Amino acid sequence: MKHKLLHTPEGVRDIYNDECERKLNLQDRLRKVLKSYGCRDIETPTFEFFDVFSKEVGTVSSKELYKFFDREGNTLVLRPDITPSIARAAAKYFEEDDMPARLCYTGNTFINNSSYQGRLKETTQLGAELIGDNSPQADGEIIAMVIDSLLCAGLTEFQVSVGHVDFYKSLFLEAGFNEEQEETLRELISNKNNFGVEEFLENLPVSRELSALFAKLPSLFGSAVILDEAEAMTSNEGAIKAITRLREIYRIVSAYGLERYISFDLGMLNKYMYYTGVIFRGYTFGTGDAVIKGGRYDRLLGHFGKEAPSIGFVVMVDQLLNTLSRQKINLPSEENKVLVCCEPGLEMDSVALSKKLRQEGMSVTLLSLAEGRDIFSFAARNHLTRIWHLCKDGRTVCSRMTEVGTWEEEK
Ligand SMILES: N[C@@H](Cc1c[nH]c[nH+]1)C(=O)O
Repeated sequence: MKHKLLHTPEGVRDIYNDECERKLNLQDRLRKVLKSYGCRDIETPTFEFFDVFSKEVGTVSSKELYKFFDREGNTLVLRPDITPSIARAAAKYFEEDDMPARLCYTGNTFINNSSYQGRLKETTQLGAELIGDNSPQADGEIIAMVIDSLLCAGLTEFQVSVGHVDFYKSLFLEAGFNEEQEETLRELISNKNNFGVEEFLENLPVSRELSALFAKLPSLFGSAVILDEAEAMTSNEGAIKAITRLREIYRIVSAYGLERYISFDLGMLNKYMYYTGVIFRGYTFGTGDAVIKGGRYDRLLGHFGKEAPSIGFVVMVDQLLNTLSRQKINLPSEENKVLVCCEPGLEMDSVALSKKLRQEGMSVTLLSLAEGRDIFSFAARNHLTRIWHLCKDGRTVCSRMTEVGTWEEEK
């Protein structure tokens, strides 16, 4: 029984010591990037009324939500996605004059996914939303924020893949597919299954031009050249408009000097139905999953009573942290962590010394020396790089960890 008490349910986990510090350190850095773009902090509740995440909102499907009831019988939901909460809050609190509003947040999301892949059900997202701006400049700014975030996390090799929901939506509309056909085709395109797409279209009354484009869709990804390629294959107005927008975004990201980090993927789809324009994901090696997800959602706030075109993204913090470990990228900690230890009887002196060192900005761990305690290995395990040892004979011995992990006495 006791043993059972020590376990956590499947899909959630404890994070502690080094890993937890690395996570918080990463979050601090990322938040600084978002603040450097003028974002203001916002926190929304961990659970909300069911309606905030209902089917019409177009987020995670209802069967994947954690639902429960309050005393009054209202159905509540643990947030699976923070964007609808931000949209609700922005619709409630922000006046026209406050727009555009740039908001940033960190919080955990909860998705009751099937456990077979060992995926986490609780994950941390750190994100930004630019509310009330429908310009391509806003799209470009958000993508620049994404790239700066990944650079600041220490990644050097990554790609932000950019698509546009109106590209495929316009083509679907032209083809006149029903919901089921659309779903099948979405699946095939998502899986980049060219043959599947061709086979699926064979028996449908779709024009030759359109069929050719659908068949090409799973492979329409790469540099900006694929935008020209796609444009040459269609006369669909909506699709061409989407391409024009992507070109504008490319120009703006170029003005930030960051265009080498983006590529285009016209076959990119997203399960979240609230997206209305550009969508993107950030990928790096070490994981097949995206470390960044985002896009434009011009009608989501309307659902909460205020029309305000918006765009945003989240960093999947746990995912990114994993990738950084695999790529052996270590972010330097800004903390200056030291150990003050004293022999019995010198507790008051050690308190005075710790206080002084803390005032100098150090993070001080205070330790009373017990018999047989190896202070050097204690310090090393806790990443404490200097030691002040108050000895009974009145001396204070200071030691510093060398670059190779040995200790040398300081004079
Ligand atoms: N909330 C989205 C990401 C996003 C933020 N803003 C816009 N999109 C997600 O969880 O995938």
